Amino acid sequence: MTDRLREIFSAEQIAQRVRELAEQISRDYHDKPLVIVGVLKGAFIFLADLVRELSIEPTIEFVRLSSYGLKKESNGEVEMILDVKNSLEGKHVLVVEDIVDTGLSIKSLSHRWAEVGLASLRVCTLLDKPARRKTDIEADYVGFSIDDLFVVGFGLDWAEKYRHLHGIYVVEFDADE
Ligand SMILES: O=P(O)(O)OC[C@H]1O[C@H](OP(=O)(O)OP(=O)(O)O)[C@H](O)[C@@H]1O
Ligand code: HPA
Ligand SMILES: [Mg+2]
Repeated sequence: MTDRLREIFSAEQIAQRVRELAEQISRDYHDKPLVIVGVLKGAFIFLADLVRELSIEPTIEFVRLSSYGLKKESNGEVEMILDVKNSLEGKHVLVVEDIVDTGLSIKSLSHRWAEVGLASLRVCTLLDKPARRKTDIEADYVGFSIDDLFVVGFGLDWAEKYRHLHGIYVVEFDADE
């Protein structure tokens, strides 16, 4: 079966928004060292574009979380598959996500890091889906706010497909999926 994809943000629209976010972040962190922590896998394209637009020099780490697997719904349990190697104690951390949906992934990171003692923690996400939130998490930098729709492309997958697409698309599923 071929999935139907409907574009909601083009590569050009995303690039413009990424430049604006990078400007804002560069301004906010011009006087403090920044550690960017990308959340794999979804954030890999957004992070790569974002860091190349910054006018500051961040260090970059990654964690890998997973809760959606092959499904369209979070299973409610966020698994950490890869942790940062270097301690984040005393660091100004900006988490970079492709999407904040229920907020459970970000919540699990903030819980985990509460004991580490960061200097500060902020969240930058390309997409925000506030209608589905199950936690009190708010992102500090948001590319686009979207309705309650399952989206793919620009790093985001459905069952590991479509991460490579240049734009962002709504997947129009058949009723039985
Ligand atoms: O706010 P939440 O409901 O927690 O959803 C957001 C998270 O879910 C997705 O990751 P996923 O578990 O699909 O892993 P992936 O990035 O490897 O695709 C997405 O990339 C975010 O990290
Ligand atoms: O809409 C989405 N698309 C892909 N992955 C996701 N993870 C949470 N929400 C989404
Ligand atoms: Mg996924």
